[in-house]
Amino acid sequence: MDSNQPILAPSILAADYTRLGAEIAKCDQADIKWLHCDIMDGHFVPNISYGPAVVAAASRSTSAFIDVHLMIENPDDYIQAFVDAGADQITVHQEACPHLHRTIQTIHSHDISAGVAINPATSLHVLEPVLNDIELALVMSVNPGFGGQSFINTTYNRLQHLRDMREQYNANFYIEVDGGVNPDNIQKVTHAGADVLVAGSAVFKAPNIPKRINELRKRAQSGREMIA
Ligand SMILES: O=C(CO)[C@@H](O)[C@H](O)COP(=O)(O)O
Repeated sequence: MDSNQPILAPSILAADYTRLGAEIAKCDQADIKWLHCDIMDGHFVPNISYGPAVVAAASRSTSAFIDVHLMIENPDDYIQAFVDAGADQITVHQEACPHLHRTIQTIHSHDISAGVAINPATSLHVLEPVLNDIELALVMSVNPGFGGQSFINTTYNRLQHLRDMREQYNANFYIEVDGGVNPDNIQKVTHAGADVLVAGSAVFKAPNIPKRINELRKRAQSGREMIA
């Protein structure tokens, strides 16, 4: 973790796929640092999104850090494919990984960052054994599978709790939040402790994408500054 500024990570799940390069170029106009790619398999989550070919196309069209979120069963089988597609970080779900340390080691063996995501109903304590092994913990603020859902309000307390756990364990990972982040709640989300904000609909459904990104970032920063 090397930044005290919140990072906005637009999720291309909500982009217009007929013009993906142009949509990403609009994000680049606002100088995005991360781009979030949501992979859904129709098994771990009840929806199918896209695969490595789309991640490779996204990666070719931007110099942003490619943040890949695998909402899939058996993620170990697909790590190499997403590394080849240009992933700079791969996040797997704790709920999908019976051998979580091994999966994290496999991701690290490719010299990229490793993240672990948890669903809204999963206890934060499942992360304790790996808190010192990861670069990112992703707290889902919706049940994964679909964009455009409403933010679950219990997430605020979970973010605060995870921030405390990070301190307690003297760990050094980003806290990312994903699902239903918008201009109305983003300040509260960063105030609660999130470092990385994934936003799909709030970015790509906006009439002016660069302007919306700048607005979200500004509000995120003001929430961060409110932390004592
Ligand atoms: O990954 C998921 C859900 O599984 C989504 O949460 C998107 O990553 C963000 O979409 P919005 O909620 O911002 O539309």
